Amino acid sequence: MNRAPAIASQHAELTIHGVSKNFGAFSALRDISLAVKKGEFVCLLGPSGCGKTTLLRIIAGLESCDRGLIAQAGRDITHAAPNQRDYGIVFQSYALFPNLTIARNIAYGLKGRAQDQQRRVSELLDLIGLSALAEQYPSQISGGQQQRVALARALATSPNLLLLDEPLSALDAQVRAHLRGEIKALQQQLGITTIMVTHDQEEALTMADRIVVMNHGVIEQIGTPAEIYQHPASRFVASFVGHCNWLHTQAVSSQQVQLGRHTLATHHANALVQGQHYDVFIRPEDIELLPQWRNDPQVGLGKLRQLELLGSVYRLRLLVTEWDGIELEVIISHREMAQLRLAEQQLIPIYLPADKLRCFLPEVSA
Ligand SMILES: Nc1ncnc2c1ncn2[C@@H]1O[C@H](COP(=O)(O)OP(=O)(O)OP(=O)(O)O)[C@@H](O)[C@H]1O
Repeated sequence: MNRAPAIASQHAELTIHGVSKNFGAFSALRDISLAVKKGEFVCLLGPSGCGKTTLLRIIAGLESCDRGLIAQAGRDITHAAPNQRDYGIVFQSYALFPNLTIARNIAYGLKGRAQDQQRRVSELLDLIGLSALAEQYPSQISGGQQQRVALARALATSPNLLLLDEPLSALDAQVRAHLRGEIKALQQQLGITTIMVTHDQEEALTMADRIVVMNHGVIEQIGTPAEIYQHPASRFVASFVGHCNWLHTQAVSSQQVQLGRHTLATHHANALVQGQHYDVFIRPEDIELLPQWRNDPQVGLGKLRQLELLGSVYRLRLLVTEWDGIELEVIISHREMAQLRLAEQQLIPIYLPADKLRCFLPEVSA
């Protein structure tokens, strides 16, 4: 195999090219290719077992790949030992040494003069805002603080790559949300190339510059959070990232589908195949509730079945008999709620904007 062009062609901090991994007969990763730019924050997102941790471990040299190439800053590191690679790593469990103080934990990987080490540790303690806790032991500080210490330890040697393996998943929701912002701010401040594994779509959407959505050992889509959310490339991505409604339809023309008694215009990059079944997707916040009925093929009448306040927004469930008896989830703002004056069992006109209706072929069951 000619490896050189793959390395040279990317102006990337990290290049992954055609990586595959099997565990016995099980294929954990298949032909994974990805280029991560310098300073970029990339999230590997996917359900449990999709291979994201295996990929991170291969990047770290903690696992070998069966095929493919990994290069960092143009250097082929596919077969390099972990200590021959240039990265810091944070795991889900804080993995701090319980018998060492916070300062000693951070200093653990540092080499050189004691004075220089001390200076570096103070810098890092400052960076994570824990200078006052330098002489405490891990058991004396909170989970969120421990994870900040783990982060400082990973950054201690000033690596060019930061690997984060579900770093927030052991923390409770509030700490997690707070630390999310802190890690992102720190990453931007340092400009360090970062790859984070997560199964939490909200985490990926809020933190990543780009998200790599994985499923069954393959990459389903690579894109910015907005691209992934607004233009999912597959049915899996649409379902995994964010909430959605699925309408089971059949194409009646290159642009239109039949849903119950209605013919709906849809958005689709390629022409639909007449007679083919399509699953049409729409986000709950893209469905519009109208103050009054309008004669439009995109408008149906829904009966309000459930109304919930989710805090900043309301979630409604509406049954639309004329659209094949589908139950739709709709999200509206407080302002819309005040304008609509809704009551349970009320009939409400629902508008489905054509440009928000995206068509996917139904999943073929194995
Ligand atoms: N050392 C191993 N031996 C055998 N199978 C493995 C090994 N490591 C991982 N696997 C399998 O490979 C698949 C991918 O595992 P991996 O840990 O990468 O998934 P993941 O997406 O990170 O999921 P999770 O979030 O649950 O860790 C899983 O089915 C797992 O059981």
